[in-house]
Amino acid sequence: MQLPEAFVQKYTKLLKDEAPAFFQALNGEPTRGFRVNPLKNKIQPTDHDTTDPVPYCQFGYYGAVSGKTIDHQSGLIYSQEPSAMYVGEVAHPKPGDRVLDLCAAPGGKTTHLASYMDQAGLLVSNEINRKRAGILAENVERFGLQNTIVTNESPNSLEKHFPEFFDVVVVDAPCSGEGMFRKDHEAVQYWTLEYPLSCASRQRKILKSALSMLRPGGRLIYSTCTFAPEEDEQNMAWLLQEYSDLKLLPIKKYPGMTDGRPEWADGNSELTKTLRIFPHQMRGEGHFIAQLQKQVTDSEIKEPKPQKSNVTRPQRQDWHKVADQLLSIKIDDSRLLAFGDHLYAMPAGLPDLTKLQVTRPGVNLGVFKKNRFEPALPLALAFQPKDFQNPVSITETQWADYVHGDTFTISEIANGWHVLTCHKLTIGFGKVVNGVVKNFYPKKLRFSVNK
Ligand SMILES: C[S@@+](CC[C@H](N)C(=O)[O-])C[C@H]1O[C@@H](n2cnc3c(N)ncnc32)[C@H](O)[C@@H]1O
Repeated sequence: MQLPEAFVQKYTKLLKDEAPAFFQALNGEPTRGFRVNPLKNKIQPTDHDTTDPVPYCQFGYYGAVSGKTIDHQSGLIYSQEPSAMYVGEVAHPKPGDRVLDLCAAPGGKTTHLASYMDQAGLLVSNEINRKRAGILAENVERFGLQNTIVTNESPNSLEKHFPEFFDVVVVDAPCSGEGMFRKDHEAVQYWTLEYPLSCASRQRKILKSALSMLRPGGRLIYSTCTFAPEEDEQNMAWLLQEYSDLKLLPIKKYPGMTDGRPEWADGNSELTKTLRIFPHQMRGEGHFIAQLQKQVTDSEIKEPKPQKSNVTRPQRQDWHKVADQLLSIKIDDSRLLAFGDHLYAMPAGLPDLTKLQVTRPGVNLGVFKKNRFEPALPLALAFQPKDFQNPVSITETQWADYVHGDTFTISEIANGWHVLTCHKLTIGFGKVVNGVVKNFYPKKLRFSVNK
């Protein structure tokens, strides 16, 4: 890879003796990794090797992900570059927290944050770009998240809806992406000496909005996948100067992780509490992480009004006709939300969504057709086999037929809707008609597997 001359000069000056090792690492192979989803009943992957754990992430492993596998299709694993895994680990929300992932697509941090929340509390996963918000929603659904909504707003407009609302806000900022150079050689083409400065100014705007949504006493996690001090230490120095109610919290540093560099900003020694991951010092592409806390105040915060269920009686009846024979758990009627022709289960405690651009207001339970209700894939993925009545376990060959969109035969199974499972993981719905499993796997997700 040919690094820009100005980049080489900049980092030679900043890194001094370390610079040759840094440039050499940038010319090496990227490190791959994945996380295992603890919300899938603590099942271990069968198609991926878990003998090489990432030491600083309880769900993380080194290794590449194969997309056309049961592990991946069922949402048991999520592909993520290992150094990015430390962001979620630092944020580490608790079940019951209100969490905002402000720049969330394609969903690496969101799925990781949700892994600690055990389906309890509220995770608002926001993405400004509409197309990317769609991809984010697909990943949230694959991961089976019950407590997560996906919104498609700019930080500036989102802040009007959630003043001082969140316990934890994650800003995984759009950045100059110098830590992506090894994985994506095209990223090098976009780089100019001025690029980090323009990214830094956009990041400051995002941070302002993020802070207005953070409750007093709450934590803000800021991260980038770039090495540029303008976007890293200098932005944190700016925050500390601008907001007297903010302080940096220390972050545990594992071997290879280093302190942020005050000398690359205004010299404030507090900046050593921030963290850097460089690819010449550990197995990972590189990251910057800072953790800040907003001072507690005794000002009273107004609670937003809750989102009310809006389903009609006929809709509720259609849903229950299917749900009562399909599910062994109960989804409370107060959580049902009709959104277009789809029915969703909202997370508990969801504030009013009026005037918000929402991509996914909860678990997509299914779609209303004329006088009937058809369950949707996200409902299958969001729950365990035990949460369904009469789950049908299928073979790997039948799974390959299913994800390809084919029907297959099955004996001694009652007619009607059934959740299908493979390797003890829910993988979708099928409608059994006289021993034939009709295929409802969404067309846009279908793929071929070599049997
Ligand atoms: C580094 S990526 C996020 C990666 C994601 N957190 C993950 O772990 O998968 C940054 C995201 O910020 C979004 N973005 C771009 N401009 C933005 C802006 N002005 N405000 C908020 N988000 C923005 C991008 O579309 C992109 O999806």
